[in-house]
Amino acid sequence: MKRAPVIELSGVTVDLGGKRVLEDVSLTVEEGDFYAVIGPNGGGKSTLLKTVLGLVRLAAGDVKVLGGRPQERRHLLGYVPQYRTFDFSYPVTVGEMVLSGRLGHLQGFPRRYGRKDHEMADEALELMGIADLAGREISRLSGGQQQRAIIARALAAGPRVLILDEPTVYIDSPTEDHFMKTLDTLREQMTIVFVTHDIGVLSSRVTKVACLNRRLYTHESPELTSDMIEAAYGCPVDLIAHGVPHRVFPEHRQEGRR
Ligand SMILES: Nc1ncnc2c1ncn2[C@@H]1O[C@H](COP(=O)(O)OP(=O)(O)OP(=O)(O)O)[C@@H](O)[C@H]1O
Repeated sequence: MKRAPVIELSGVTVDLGGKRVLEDVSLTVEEGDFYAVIGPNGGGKSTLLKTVLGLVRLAAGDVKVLGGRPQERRHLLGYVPQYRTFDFSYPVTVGEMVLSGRLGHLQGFPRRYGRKDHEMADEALELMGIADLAGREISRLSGGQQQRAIIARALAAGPRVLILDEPTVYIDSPTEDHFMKTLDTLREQMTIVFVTHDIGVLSSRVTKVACLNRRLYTHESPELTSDMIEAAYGCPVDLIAHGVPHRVFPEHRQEGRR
C-alpha cells in the first residue's frame, strides 16, 4: 500500500553566497519513513533540512510539506539543529528546557504552561529515556544526555515529522545502536528524517537512504549502494565505511512495507 508523501522536493536548487549548494534535488519522504541522508561535510545536508523548513530561498524547484508550503506547516515539524549550535551553559533544568518546546503552542495572555504542556513534556522525557534527569541542570549532563534533551524538546511540541541534523555526534558508539533504536520506536508516531556525515551510523532500522553532495543520489530500494556513496563522496566506499558492509539492510523489502 502506498503511503502518503510527507516531504516532497522537486528539482530544488539553492544558491548561497554565490555558490550552488543544492542542485536539482528531488526527494520524497513518506509517512512512517526513517529516512537517512548521508554526505560529506559541506555537502549541503543542513541546507537541505533548512529548505524543508522553508528557511532558505529557492533558485529553482518546489517544496511541499504535508501537502502545503513549508512555512505553513512548520508547526508540524520538530527540528533538532546540530548539537554545537546550542548553548548548554544556560542555567536551566532538563525539565524546563524540554517544556520550552511547548512555547510555540501557548495561547492567551499571560502565556502560561498548562496541564497538556506538562504532560507532553513529561512524555517526551520518557520517550528519550531521561525522565530521571528532569531536575538536573542541563550544563551538568553528558553530551549524549544533552543530545537526548534537545530531541525531547522537539518532541514536546508533538511534531508529525522529526528532523534531525547530525543526531549522533555526541553519542558514543556503544550506545549508538540503542539511540537509533529509541528513534526507531518514535516511528510509530511520526516520520523521521536525519542527516549525517557518518556512514557508520546507518543501521538496518533506517527505511530509506540517500547520499547528498550538492546533488542527491537516491535508490529505489531501501539500501545503500556503493555507486551512491561514491557519487556523493567521490571516494571509494571502503575508505569511509569503517568496516560497515556496502549493503546496510539485511534484506530487500517491498516499497511500502516497513
Ligand atoms: N549562509 C550561507 N552563505 C554562504 N554559504 C553558505 C551558507 N550556508 C552554508 N553555506 C555553504 O554551503 C555549503 C553547504 O553547507 P551545509 O551546512 O548545508 O553543509 P553540511 O553538509 O550540513 O555540512 P556540515 O556537515 O559541515 O555542517 C558549504 O560549503 C557552506 O560553506
